[in-house]
Formats: sequence, C-alpha cells, structure tokens
Amino acid sequence: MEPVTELAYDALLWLSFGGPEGPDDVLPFLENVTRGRGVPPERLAEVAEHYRHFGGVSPINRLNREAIAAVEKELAAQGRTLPVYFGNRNWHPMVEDTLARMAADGVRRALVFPTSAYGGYSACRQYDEDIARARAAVGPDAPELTKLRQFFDHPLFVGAFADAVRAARAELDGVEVGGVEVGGAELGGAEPRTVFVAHSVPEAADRAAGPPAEGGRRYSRQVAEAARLVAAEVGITDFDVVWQSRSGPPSVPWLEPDVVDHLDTLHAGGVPAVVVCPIGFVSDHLEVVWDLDNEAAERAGELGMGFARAATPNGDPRFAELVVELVREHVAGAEPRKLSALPAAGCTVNGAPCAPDCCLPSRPR
Ligand SMILES: CC1=C(CCC(=O)O)c2cc3nc(cc4[nH]c(cc5[nH]c(cc1n2)c(C)c5CCC(=O)O)c(CCC(=O)O)c4C)C(CCC(=O)O)=C3C
Ligand SMILES: [Fe+2]
Repeated sequence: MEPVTELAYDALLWLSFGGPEGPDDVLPFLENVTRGRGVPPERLAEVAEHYRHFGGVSPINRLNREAIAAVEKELAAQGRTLPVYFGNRNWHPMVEDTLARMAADGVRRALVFPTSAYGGYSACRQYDEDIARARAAVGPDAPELTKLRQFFDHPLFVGAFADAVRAARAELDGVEVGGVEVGGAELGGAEPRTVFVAHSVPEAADRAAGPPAEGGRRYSRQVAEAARLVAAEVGITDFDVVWQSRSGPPSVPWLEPDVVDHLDTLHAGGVPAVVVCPIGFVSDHLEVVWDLDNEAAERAGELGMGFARAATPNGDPRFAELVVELVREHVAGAEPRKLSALPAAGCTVNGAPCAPDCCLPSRPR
C-alpha cells in the first residue's frame, strides 16, 4: 500500500457516542441520547443510576482521548501529520462544535472515523445523521466529510479481540468452580464457554439494517461474523452470540437473549465458567463496565460460575494501527483488508446513507 503522502484530506474527525463527565451531565446527556426515541422514564432513571455508581463520569471520553493520542503517535511514526479532531453525537465535545472549530482552522476535507465497527441504524446510519447535522449547523464553510468504512471483520480488529479472549481464558485457568477445575484440555479441566456480546437493538431495526435486497439484519449478521472470526482465530468451537443493555418499552421486541439471562441458561446446562467478550464495542465504556463487569459478573457469582471479561480493543496498539490503515486504504483506493465475505459498507460522503433505504430507523423520528 502507498504511504499516506500528499493526502487529499486535511484532518481526521474521531466521531463517537459521548458520555457524561460529571453528575450534572448525566440527565442532559440521557435526554440527548433518547430524545424522540420512546425510551420510558423508568428505564432512564435506572440508567442514570448506573452512571451515578461512577460519580456521573463515563469512561468513554477519556478512552477516546487516549485512543486519539495513540492514533496521532501512529500517524507520526508513519511520518504523517494529519490533525485529529474529536466530536460526539450526544455529549461535549459535540460534533457540531468540533466541526465549527475545524472550519475555523481551515479544514476543507476530512475523513471521519466512527467508533463503531458495525452497520445498522445506531451503529452506522445515525453517525451519518450526526455528520449531516453538524455540517448543516456549520453552514457553507463546513468541511466535506468522508466516513471510513465498517471494520468488524478487519484482521487487526479480530486479532485484538482474539488475544483478549485468550488472555481472559488464561485468567480462568486452574480456577476451581464447584469442585471442578477450569482450564485447557492439557490441564484436564472443564472448558469455559465463550460468550460474545453486542448492544441489543430493536428487532425491527435489525430487520431494516442493510439494503433490503440483502435481506436485512446487517447488524446482527456482522456481529455473528465477527464472533465467528474471533472464535476461529482462538481455536474454539463452543461459543454463543448474545445481547446486552436493551432499552425501550418492554412491549417492543429487541434482539435476545440478554447476556444475564443467558448465564442462567448456561448454568442450567452445566457450564462451569464463561469468558464474556464485548465484541460489539471498541472500548470499556459504561455499558461494558456496568452491564458486564457489574451485572453479568454478579449473576455469574450468584450462580457460582467462573467469569472473566475479555478486553476491548481500545487499549491495544492494533487499534491505532487499524485506524491509520483504514485511512491509508481509503486514500490509496486499495482493496479492503477483511476476513469475511460480507460487504465493506459504510463509507459515504457528507452524511449520505449507503443507499436511501439502507439501515432505516425503525421508528419515525
Ligand atoms: C447498537 C448500539 C451501540 C453500539 C454502536 C456504537 O458504539 O455506536 C450503542 C453504543 C452505546 N450506547 C451507549 C449509551 C446508551 N445507549 C442508549 C440507548 C440505546 N442504544 C442503542 C444502540 C446502541 N448503542 C439503542 C437502539 C438505544 C435506544 C435508544 C435509541 O433508539 O437510540 C442509552 C439510553 C439509555 C438506555 O440504555 O435506555 C444510553 C445511555 C454508549 C455510551 C456509554 C457510556 O456513556 O460510556 C455507547 C457507546
Ligand atoms: Fe446504546
């Protein structure tokens, strides 16, 4: 691949979800996330409580800033200076403000790295909407923004998760659960079950994910494919794909089973221990440290199951390499480096969706 020379782009915009950075931020942040989305007040109160356990601070902004620093270092190591800007959908720094600053700095064309590996409305198209909204807010001087593609099957993404699953399995090696020792076959121990988890979405949103001609379910299919690729790289055949953090009114069906319920099922089937891998996320943000490290771990404890959680790729040096590689791939117009046969979608300009009917929101806004 060509080095990133003579870039046609002046900057990289790191576009993420955002999270509160203090107790007073929690409610306004949650209002931004759920505006017009029919999330019942009981659910919001419950989620606000999760944030309060951490003093109202989500780790997500800090983790994004760390990842950006790593990407800047990686760019510099490759002899490139591409300024990286940080903007969010739901909390400060808001993408509208960041884009205004980029325009003031003279940025005319920028690439956008969205912090989600997947397709689907929440994971892809909503970031397109963020881009379009920010450009509209900035007006005629708004930089042209080209979003980088989905990367759920990129070898660096899969490789980072595979090593994380190996490390989590190693944590359980030799741990005794209910008189049974957990560990690899060479130890004569019981195998832990690998449970891949991604953020649940409404069934209807998943059905509408991807272009209709593809048959929908682009999100859950990509999640299943990423899980399969990671499992294959680790060399395990026993694994499940389940969901977490469902929201919305109870009457609306979301992707199931929930990870916590799934632990009950595995326990009933005699599984002694689990390795939980948050394949749906790139960093240890609040829904990972609360819904998995707290709720799911607690359930496993009640059931007497061994529990280890695999790390997300944010802290792995391959994550920064991945971002820079996506930039270089795009600039060079190179063949996407990917491990699955599913399409490499999501790369569009100025917030255009992949196709007009790709990943439609499941609820009119
Ligand atoms: C697919 C998906 C991803 C992965 C793709 C990606 O990463 O973008 C994701 C990521 C995240 N979701 C997050 C937080 C929240 N998500 C919520 C609500 C919702 N998520 C949804 C989907 C997703 N969410 C959906 C369909 C809803 C219902 C409302 C709606 O239809 O839009 C709510 C509202 C309260 C509630 O849970 O009900 C919160 C607080 C955080 C930040 C955590 C932190 O602060 O550290 C992150 C990274
Ligand atoms: Fe979410």
